[in-house]
Amino acid sequence: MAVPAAQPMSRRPANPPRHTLAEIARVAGADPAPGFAEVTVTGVAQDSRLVVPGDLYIARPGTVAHGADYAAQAAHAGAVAALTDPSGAAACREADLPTIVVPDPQSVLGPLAAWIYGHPSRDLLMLGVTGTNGKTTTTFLLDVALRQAGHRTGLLGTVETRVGEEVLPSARTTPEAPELQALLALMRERGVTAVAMEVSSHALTYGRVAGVVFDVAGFSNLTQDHLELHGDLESYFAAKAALFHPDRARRGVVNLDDHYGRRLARHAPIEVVTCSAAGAPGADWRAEAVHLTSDGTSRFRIVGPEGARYALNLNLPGDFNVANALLAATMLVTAGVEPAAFVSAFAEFTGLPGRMERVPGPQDFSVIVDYAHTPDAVGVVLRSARQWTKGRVIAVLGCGGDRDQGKRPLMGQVAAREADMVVITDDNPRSEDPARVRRAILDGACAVPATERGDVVDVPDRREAIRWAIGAARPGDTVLILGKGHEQGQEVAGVVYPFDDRVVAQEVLHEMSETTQAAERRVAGP
Ligand SMILES: CC(=O)N[C@H]1[C@@H](OP(=O)(O)OP(=O)(O)OC[C@H]2O[C@@H](n3ccc(=O)[nH]c3=O)[C@H](O)[C@@H]2O)O[C@H](CO)[C@@H](O)[C@@H]1O[C@H](C)C(=O)N[C@@H](C)C(=O)N[C@H](CCC(=O)O)C(=O)O
Ligand SMILES: Nc1ncnc2c1ncn2[C@@H]1O[C@H](COP(=O)(O)OP(=O)(O)OP(=O)(O)O)[C@@H](O)[C@H]1O
Ligand SMILES: N[C@H](CCC[C@H](N)C(=O)O)C(=O)O
Repeated sequence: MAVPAAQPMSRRPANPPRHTLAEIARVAGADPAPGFAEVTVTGVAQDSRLVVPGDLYIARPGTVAHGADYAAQAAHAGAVAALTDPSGAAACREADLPTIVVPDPQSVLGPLAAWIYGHPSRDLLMLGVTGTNGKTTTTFLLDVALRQAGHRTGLLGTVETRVGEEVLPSARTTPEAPELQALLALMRERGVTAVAMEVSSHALTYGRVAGVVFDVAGFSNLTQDHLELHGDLESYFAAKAALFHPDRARRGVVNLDDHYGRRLARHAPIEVVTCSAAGAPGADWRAEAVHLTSDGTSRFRIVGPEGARYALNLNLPGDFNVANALLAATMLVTAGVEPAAFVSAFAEFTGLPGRMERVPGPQDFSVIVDYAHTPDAVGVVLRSARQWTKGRVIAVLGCGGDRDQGKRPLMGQVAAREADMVVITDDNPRSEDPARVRRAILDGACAVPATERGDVVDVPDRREAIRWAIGAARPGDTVLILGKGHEQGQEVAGVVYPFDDRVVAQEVLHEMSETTQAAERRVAGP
């Protein structure tokens, strides 16, 4: 069944603090109006669809609408007051909401949400990871190690949200400030002691993590993505670098193998610990003696200050995952976690949904689903597959609509160079014409001289593309289905149709084995 595009959900602590609107006005830097002392606020929302009774509704201007346009819906849902800018004040008052007016609601949103919920992050060990690629993998590794070290954990990121044992769906990589602070308050209420979370550049740009000071912030890498929001790489870098500021983090851990990482390590105004999976001699923590196996695991040693050295085993393929594990380990050591915890937790970790996930089956070639959706990630996973593949590397990929247009030809280019066969198909077209998105990828692929590239084919329908790639595979080949990883839907024009690359690949493999068996039965006769 098709459903509208996912909306974030609102989870609240069972016993939220209570505040008068007069107190809130003072915290927001506004004068309390008569009557504000009689209004009691127990929560906060910046989206009318997430309001619960007792909330303060933050009506802020956005790129599509002004939140004040939804003030009546917020009041109907039980909002007891509003906070807005001068242009939203009339609409909020018309909705009968006592209204606080500030010049820029967005800038008070994070700190105010943190204050309303009693600064939950101050009672939690907060580890935040930013970077273009590797955030989800690194946070999952942090999570297993923190649990091994005896913490009750919370996890916030692209794949899922966890509050102790409860698993909730994630609509975003990083939730908006009101949802984030409510989740952190819920975690604290349920005895969580440590949180591993992804911090997207959107979160930093929109102030979603204002109100949190991370104990340790980690930086994985920065390559092209999200220029639809940031404009250019320099601004994208500036957005990420903002996490490494005393207002946002106490200490940073930075990957020195990345060009922007080296800049960040030089200029960040907080204490920085460095790491290098390539073994850069100047790094505080280094990976050495890296041994990648053909069955998708790795063994290596990490070496740190004062003779510290630990042997690590990882059930994740590729040198890029060595870099993720090193970043996680360095963050954990910097946070004071016993190394024994990550040594055993990493060895037992068996992988995460939609990241280099093998599709099981009796076939004599490999089928792998991965979330590579940037030029760098596509190159990294295809090169890594090349190392263990005896036959050909076949890639299926598309690009999301309403996202960075500049990365499309680059993804086509790198896929054409690194794979023997590229099947270009639809990802999440969202509001865009899917043919236009594929055209851009195809143009990039075809710009590679014919002698330097694999075969390139355009198969618009994603199921057909997967069928095409699996149908073309021969013994010893690897088919990599890229870009959608753990996603369970395909978003087309505001509607999400059920679609899971792993399920589709399994169905295709099943169909094919049925067809082969039927053909064998025919040959064998009755
Ligand atoms: C580019 C971006 O991030 N935009 C976010 C931003 O939109 P906006 O400022 O334009 O807001 P708007 O849609 O004009 O709405 C204005 C106000 O009206 C409110 N509203 C709107 C409709 C309604 O019915 N009721 C209501 O109250 C909105 O909540 C908002 O407060 O604020 C909105 C409200 O919270 C978000 O929904 C919206 O995220 C959009 C949906 C989005 O897709 N964001 C993605 C790109 C994103 O954040 N991705 C990163 C991942 C990046 C990575 O891979 O690293 C993430 O962290 O998930
Ligand atoms: N350290 C890395 N360097 C380059 N590519 C990586 C790295 N780690 C993972 N990847 C690739 O990027 C993809 C996404 O990885 P992951 O989900 O860990 O990153 P992410 O930063 O959370 O991405 P997003 O925020 O968009 O979900 C993986 O499926 C893999 O293809
Ligand atoms: N967090 C990324 C995920 C992209 C995944 C890809 N399937 C797409 O839709 O572009 C984004 O929102 O840009």
